[in-house]
Amino acid sequence: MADAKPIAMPAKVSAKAPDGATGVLVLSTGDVAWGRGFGAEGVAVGEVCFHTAMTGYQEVMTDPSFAGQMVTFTFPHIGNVGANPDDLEADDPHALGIIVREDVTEPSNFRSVERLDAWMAKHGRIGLAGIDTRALTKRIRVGGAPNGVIAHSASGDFDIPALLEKARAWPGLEGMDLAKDVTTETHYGWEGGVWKLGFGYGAASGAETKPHVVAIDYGAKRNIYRNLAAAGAKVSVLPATATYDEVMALAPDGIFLSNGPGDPAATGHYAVPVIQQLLETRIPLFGICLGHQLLALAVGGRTTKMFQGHRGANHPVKRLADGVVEITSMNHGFAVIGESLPETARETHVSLFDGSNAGFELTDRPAFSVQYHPEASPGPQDSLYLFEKFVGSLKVAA
Ligand SMILES: NC(=O)CC[C@H](N)C(=O)O
Repeated sequence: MADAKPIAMPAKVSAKAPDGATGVLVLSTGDVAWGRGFGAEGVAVGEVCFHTAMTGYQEVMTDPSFAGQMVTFTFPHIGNVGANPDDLEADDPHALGIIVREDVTEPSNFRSVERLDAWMAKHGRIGLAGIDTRALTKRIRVGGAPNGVIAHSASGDFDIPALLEKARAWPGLEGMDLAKDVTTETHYGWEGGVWKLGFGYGAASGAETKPHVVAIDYGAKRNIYRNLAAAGAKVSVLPATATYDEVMALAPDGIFLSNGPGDPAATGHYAVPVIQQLLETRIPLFGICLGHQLLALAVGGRTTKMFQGHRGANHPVKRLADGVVEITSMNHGFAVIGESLPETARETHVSLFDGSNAGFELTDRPAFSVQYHPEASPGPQDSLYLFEKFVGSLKVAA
């Protein structure tokens, strides 16, 4: 159905399903957008956000930071390069579902092994096509990221008042600790390096003596571990609730705080005291996204829920030390309040979209972090140097 028209939004709650509608988005505001469902049938409730990347939908969907959210892609053609077993940032998708403009078509790509909708059905994820994603994105930009429900029913039966009730009853991401839902259950050692065309995923760096990085997994993307390994580190991964003693028992040369979903303040209840103790050891520490926000909280800073968030693969960030602009991959709905950072934290990066904090380093401890995703996947690779900077700063304990 390449010429299928989008179904205009918003309709109001009383609207009946138009002919051919097999999917619907119901916002907690009472707005309803009808479309065509694909992937798994069912209902999902969460925050509706938008993502502006033109590529990398599988990596976006499997990024555990998207737990509790459904993603509206502003790029209209999603699914046309199919699905493959390599572009995964976790075993399963974590985004609750996706909202797209065009129907999923037959894949055309040498890496594809199945259709996107088939892959989503297998993993229980709902898709909604035929939505005027421009109108929805404008709405989010004007009104903020709303809570909502997406539903897919092949028979076209929807109980709209019940779906609206569900959207309204959902408490919202603020105050939600989701890291504990998506973290690893057990401690494990990471194997493997980065992906190269014609070679697939390579081995980790061949260096014989490797600094040992202990990563706390709040919902990590795999490409972070691949890049730490490629930069020469041996990587061990611990659950989000790891204690100070559990981290130190592994004799880390460096400590990594991962990205992850939910509200940093909620996860901070158990993560911050551990990070504060770890900072006392003066072992070098690096944080990304949720890890960045948790480091800020650990030094007395504050975070806030953003109005619409930053999600895309072309977000410009200024590196304050030399004025260089890095084009970055971003995915966050909370932000560190730059002014809340203590004097011992020097802001290193700012977003050129809205001036929000995008990185800082401590002046009294060997610790730094960034709000954006230097590991890309998807997105530009301008910021890969941060992995080398971190791993290069580590000394292997004698
Ligand atoms: N990618 C991330 O780590 C996201 C961090 C946090 N959950 C936020 O939305 O801001």
